[in-house]
Amino acid sequence: MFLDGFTLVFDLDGTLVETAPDLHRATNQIMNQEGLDKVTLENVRAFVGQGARALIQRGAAKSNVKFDDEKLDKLTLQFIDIYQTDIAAKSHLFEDVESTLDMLSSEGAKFCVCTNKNTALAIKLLEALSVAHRFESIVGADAVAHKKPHKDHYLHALNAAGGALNKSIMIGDSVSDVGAARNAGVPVILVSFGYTDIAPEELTPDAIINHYSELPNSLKSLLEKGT
Ligand SMILES: O=C(O)COP(=O)(O)O
Ligand SMILES: [Mg+2]
Repeated sequence: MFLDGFTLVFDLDGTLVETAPDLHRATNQIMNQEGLDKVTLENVRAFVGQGARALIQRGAAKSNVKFDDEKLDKLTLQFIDIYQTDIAAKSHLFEDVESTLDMLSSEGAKFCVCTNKNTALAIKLLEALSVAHRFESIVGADAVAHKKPHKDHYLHALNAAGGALNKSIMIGDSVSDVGAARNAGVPVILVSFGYTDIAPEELTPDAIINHYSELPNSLKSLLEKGT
């Protein structure tokens, strides 16, 4: 069991779940309400990863609008309300996530989720996709004082899962995930199919996977290298 005692800390949006279509719909409902230009699905894929507040502000920036804090607070609450009512209309796990988790779990790994999404939304989404029970902890940005890329967010999710820092690895898709892993001093694997405005190679992770079927071997090589 090559992953005995290991905890794999997963990012959520763009890493485990393709959430962009539902986030896109909710974002454009807000843009429409505010009389701003619609954002494209590709825009959303570049804007996700720093939470709903950042998504809205980045969407508005496309129309050269910058909301003040109070307005942004209000719009974020509205966004969450819109998004959560139909959270998994189009969202789905990336191909082979479940079979890969089965395989890794048979090698001794435990899993948790460290996401810049709101915790309640993250749980609701994973429940809708029938996989919430697979994760020892699901920790969103609202549950910590400092979200990813701060190490506290990573450590909080890991501790809540009963994991050990020197036996943990981050798996994510964006600059926030690489930052959290580097700040916590742990290795990081990026998926090539996630949400980021910076190419995964430029983020210099320890490894990149193009499909979940590559994850077991990627982890094996990482551990053999002793990264
Ligand atoms: O930006 C978000 O809402 C969350 O993104 P994450 O799951 O990739 O951290
Ligand atoms: Mg992500």
